[in-house]
Amino acid sequence: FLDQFPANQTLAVKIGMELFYAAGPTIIEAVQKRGHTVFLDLKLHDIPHTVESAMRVLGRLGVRYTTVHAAGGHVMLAAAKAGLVAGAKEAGLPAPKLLAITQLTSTDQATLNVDQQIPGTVRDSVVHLAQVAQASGCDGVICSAQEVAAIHQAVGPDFLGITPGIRPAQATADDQQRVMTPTAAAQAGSNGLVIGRPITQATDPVHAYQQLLTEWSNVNHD
Ligand SMILES: O=C(O)c1cc(=O)[nH]c(=O)n1[C@@H]1O[C@H](COP(=O)(O)O)[C@@H](O)[C@H]1O
Repeated sequence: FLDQFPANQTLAVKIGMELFYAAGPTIIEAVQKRGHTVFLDLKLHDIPHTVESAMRVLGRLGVRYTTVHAAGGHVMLAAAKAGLVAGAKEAGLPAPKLLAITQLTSTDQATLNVDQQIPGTVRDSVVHLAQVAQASGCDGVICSAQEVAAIHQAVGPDFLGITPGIRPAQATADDQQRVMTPTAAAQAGSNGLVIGRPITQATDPVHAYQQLLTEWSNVNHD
């Protein structure tokens, strides 16, 4: 599937839990050998010591980005960063960027207030978690494009806001709740889009990828 797409050092191929659990760490090297940059999305969330040890392993893999749940809190996030930096140093590599998931883009207001028993709006929770992530040494957050402008306002423009939940205008939202079109997400100030099914389940995935890339490129990112 991947061989249909041009290798690109700016855009990353995201390896998530499904592929990593099925294929193991060797898949990372295989993708890198084809010339792609890797975004390793394993969404770590555990006690600080476990997360630090696991991140140390991930830090040695030469990936560009990796993920952790911001809800783990300050001590866990700082431990994640320390582990990642230590692992990268051992391997003589640059440390991967650590992105903290705020509220998943599949989370809606009811999930937050009823299931998680967190009062307030999703947006306030997301902005708060972005502040925690920044204070803990993360390089950015994963959030919906609906919140990225508020995040940049709260924590400054250099903190990355990477946004999944991207759906072209006519597409179905699937299990995503907080969605935006690629153009609207770019205009809102997203630093990068995470796009899965609109490409992987398209009739012509390469055409879908190129259309999305054109939408992204047509927006001024200054
Ligand atoms: O960490 C992520 O990448 C992530 C965070 C989040 O809040 N929402 C979210 O959808 N994702 C990931 O982004 C991808 C979105 O896929 P599609 O909904 O198919 O475009 C999936 O691989 C999710 O695991």
